[in-house]
Amino acid sequence: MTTSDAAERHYIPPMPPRIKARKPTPVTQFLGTVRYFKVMARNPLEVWSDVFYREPVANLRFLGRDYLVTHDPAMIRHVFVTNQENYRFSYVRQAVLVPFLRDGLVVAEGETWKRARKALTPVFTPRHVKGFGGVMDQVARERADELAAKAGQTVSMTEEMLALTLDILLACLFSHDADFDAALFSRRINRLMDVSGMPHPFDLVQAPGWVPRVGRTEATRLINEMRAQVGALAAARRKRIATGETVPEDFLTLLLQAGQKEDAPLSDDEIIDNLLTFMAAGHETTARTLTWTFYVLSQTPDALARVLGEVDGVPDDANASALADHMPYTNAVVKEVMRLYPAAAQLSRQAVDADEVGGRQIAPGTEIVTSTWVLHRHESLWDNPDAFEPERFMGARGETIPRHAWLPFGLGPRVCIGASFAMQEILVVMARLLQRFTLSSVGPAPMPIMRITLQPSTPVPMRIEPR
Ligand code: HEM
Repeated sequence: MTTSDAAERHYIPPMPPRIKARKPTPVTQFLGTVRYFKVMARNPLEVWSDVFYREPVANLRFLGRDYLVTHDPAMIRHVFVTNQENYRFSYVRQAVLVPFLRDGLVVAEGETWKRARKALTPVFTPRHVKGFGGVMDQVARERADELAAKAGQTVSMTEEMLALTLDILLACLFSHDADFDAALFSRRINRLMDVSGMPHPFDLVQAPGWVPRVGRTEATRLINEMRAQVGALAAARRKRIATGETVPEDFLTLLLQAGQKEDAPLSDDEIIDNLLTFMAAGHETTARTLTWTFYVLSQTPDALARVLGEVDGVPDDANASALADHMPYTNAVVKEVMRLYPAAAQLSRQAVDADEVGGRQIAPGTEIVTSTWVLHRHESLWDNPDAFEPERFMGARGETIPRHAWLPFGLGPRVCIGASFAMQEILVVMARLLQRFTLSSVGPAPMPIMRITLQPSTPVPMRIEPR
């Protein structure tokens, strides 16, 4: 190991302070309720006192409700996989999301979810994800051309990545269909994010449905307009298919065809619900991961040099789906960034009936909470947990990672359906931008803050120079 390797092994990316505590008790017990809510408003990551990073499990009773906080892989497996039929989404989460996503896959439960998951799984087969590689590549290259005009300037990585991942997703969903005003749709999405915080699967902790939201009326109007826009496009595409016209193999076409073989096609409403669900679940999560990745690389010159070595070696005509083969270290960098900054920082469920796990009784109604932020930094599961060490995901060392210790995409039957799509997209964007530009951070270190996703506290200003 060289000296600079050793120094880099100890790079600790920014993280908020941890309150010290002796027991994993609800923080209200030593912070007081008022201070607790202040901390929650500032940054919900800070309510995890240091003891949670050492203890595997804690039963908490808080504001009249029972919680089981678990960072024990066996227990997590029980709740999210083995006995998942006994666990549903919490009332609060559903109250927030259902008005927006209706019967979309992220919120659907029971038979509705089973049917939709079955119909949508073929949409994300390796063949289809690979098929989206060309579109991802084209949009990323176009964006690189636009960024070239900003050489020497400072850009907000947050804004750039949100715009780029939105463009990629829209291109994969609707293929720049002439019947679709993508610019209008983008404006609506951006406005929706401004007024409500984009409704999202992970809007769990600080957003009870009964809290009146700033801009809720406007948010509802925007959602209705977006639904109408997608609905009109779906109807036009259906007609084109019926007349035998050749149509692009994008998400819209795939959803219109989904379930047809089994004679269980999705209804028009389900198609709209799921297209909007893919936007809600796949846009910001991917953008945040990319932003953190570029920031962390800007702080770790040795890691960046290895990544550049790989991206420069990618053949120009390489298929996007093969990038992971050309870029094994870069792939490990992304996994390590997802460990340190999981875009979806919390998984939770609510027990339906009484259950028992690991000798603990779970009463009906108990909320099970797994903070992936804590899990991914748990002292019993990771060496040097707060340090950036992509090598931990490589070779023999990668094999030693305990099962269910790394869950950026969740687990079990409700594991992220877009995981391989997202990984492919991230590698394409990294390759196309890093082949052309040096990106240097010019602002203060961004702090991770848990909002809808785990986001940086600053716009992450970076200076962009041609290489
Ligand atoms: C880095 C990017 C992404 C991250 C970190 C991420 C994370 C997650 C996680 C943790 C879950 C499980 C939530 C739970 O069990 O409560 C999930 C579910 C889901 N994700 Fe992703 N996701 C990403 C990208 C995407 C993309 C690109 C799409 C679609 C194009 C997508 C669509 C979905 C859907 C539809 C579900 C619900 C699946 C179900 O319940 O059956 N995600 N995602």
